[in-house]
Amino acid sequence: MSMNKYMHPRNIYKIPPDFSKLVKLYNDFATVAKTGLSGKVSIDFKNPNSLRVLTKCLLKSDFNLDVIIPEDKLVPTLPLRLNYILWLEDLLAAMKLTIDIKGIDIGTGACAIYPLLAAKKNKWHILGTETDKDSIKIAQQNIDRNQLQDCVELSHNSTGNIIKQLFINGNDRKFHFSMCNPPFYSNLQELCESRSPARPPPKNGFTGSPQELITEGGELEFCRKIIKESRDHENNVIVYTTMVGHKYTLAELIQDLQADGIKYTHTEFCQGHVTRWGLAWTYQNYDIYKLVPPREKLRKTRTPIVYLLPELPNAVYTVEEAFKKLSYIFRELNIDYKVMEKRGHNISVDLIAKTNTWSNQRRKRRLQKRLQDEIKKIKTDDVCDQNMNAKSDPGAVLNLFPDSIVVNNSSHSDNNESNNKALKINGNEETTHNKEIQYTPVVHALLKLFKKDKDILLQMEFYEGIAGKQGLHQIVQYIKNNWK
Ligand SMILES: C[S@@+](CC[C@H](N)C(=O)[O-])C[C@H]1O[C@@H](n2cnc3c(N)ncnc32)[C@H](O)[C@@H]1O
Repeated sequence: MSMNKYMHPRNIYKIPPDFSKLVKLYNDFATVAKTGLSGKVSIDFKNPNSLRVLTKCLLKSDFNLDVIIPEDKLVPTLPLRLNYILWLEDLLAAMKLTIDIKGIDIGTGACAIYPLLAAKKNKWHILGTETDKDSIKIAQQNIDRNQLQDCVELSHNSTGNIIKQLFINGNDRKFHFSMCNPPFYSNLQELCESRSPARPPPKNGFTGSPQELITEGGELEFCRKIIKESRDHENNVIVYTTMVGHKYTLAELIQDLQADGIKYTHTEFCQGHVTRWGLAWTYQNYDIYKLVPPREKLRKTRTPIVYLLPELPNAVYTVEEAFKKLSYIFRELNIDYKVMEKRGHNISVDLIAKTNTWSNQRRKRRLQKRLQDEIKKIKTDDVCDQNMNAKSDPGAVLNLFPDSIVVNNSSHSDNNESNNKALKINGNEETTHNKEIQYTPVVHALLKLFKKDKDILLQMEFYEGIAGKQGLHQIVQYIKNNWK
């Protein structure tokens, strides 16, 4: 489902760019664009070159920025970058910081996208830091060719720190904000497996080099390091911010800030089919949570369900054994799970249920038996071809017995409300994108398993999904019923 309707209200890309106009304006764009029979102009979003050309042309047409984006580097998606800048505008305005704004962009990249946009759009002064020498060279060229040297300064970071180096040797520079789009992944394997199999394949082609996207410990440790270093520089930056790519990271960082009593707020950056999150914190006297509150949607979902797992017969009472049992249950329920973090006896797991496989189990077993009996009967009666086809085609069996379920490795179906809703939601919005039906999560949640004194606790936090928090309660109930 496209998230464009949730984009920042001032984001110009809420209205999709006019590709036919770009074709007329830019030869480069014309070479990557295709015109369909209806006259609609489109590009192949899976092709990195098309994405690069699109970004360059939009930067030119919408911001009068002339930018080099090297082939081996990340192509910044403009709606997302703009969402971040607009949220910063909101934060600064709410804090009544409007004049001569100075900011830091941590990891500015070859394109120097944030400094360019911030300088051109708002005349902010930005210090961009970068560890990659090639990127910083090109970033400087981008600043120069747009005559933004007065607004943007670049600093090569060859230390193991993230911001500390900016304030050494008595350097007491002051900034209104810092921002960061951190490298997301902790290693190449994680990068390759970054998308849960439960999610649709990415709509856009993949761009970026491992240096840009990988950092030890992934984005969580990178952001934790920014927070840690920010403590030593409470007064150098009024509001620290970062973007994060995983909701799990946001939840963890919020817990860290809460534990340390640091004031914070957060937001969602919605665009296309991708959601990212923004986190801001301050040591100054601003109640930023009240000034720019988090999005309602996210706040509503934060109270977790907690269940004390009883001891299992014939198993030692450990977090590891409990997780083994839970994994078994999730496989049984066809729920996709991915371990996000393992620390000592704490395990955090991302869960995605694509279909409701846990409701009305007894009814399902009855129906399955009926279905098997019917199939047996069809076999013995040796009836017409149509029913024979039905045997080999689960879809056809479903049509014959609409109230029944077909159990095989990949397909579960029942007539519960959630699944009907999934079909309706997608059917209403994008009837031509039927493929998305199978991907709409019924429940997406974060599971935490940890030891408290002698007990093992299961904590489930609802993220999203058409079954709502009720769906998560049902999963917990299923776990309770099957914890034996
Ligand atoms: C995901 S890219 C973001 C690039 C750009 N800001 C954007 O949004 O398109 C992360 C960048 O951070 C840089 N980086 C990684 N560690 C860094 C550090 N400690 N200090 C400064 N930059 C760093 C990487 O080289 C990379 O260019």
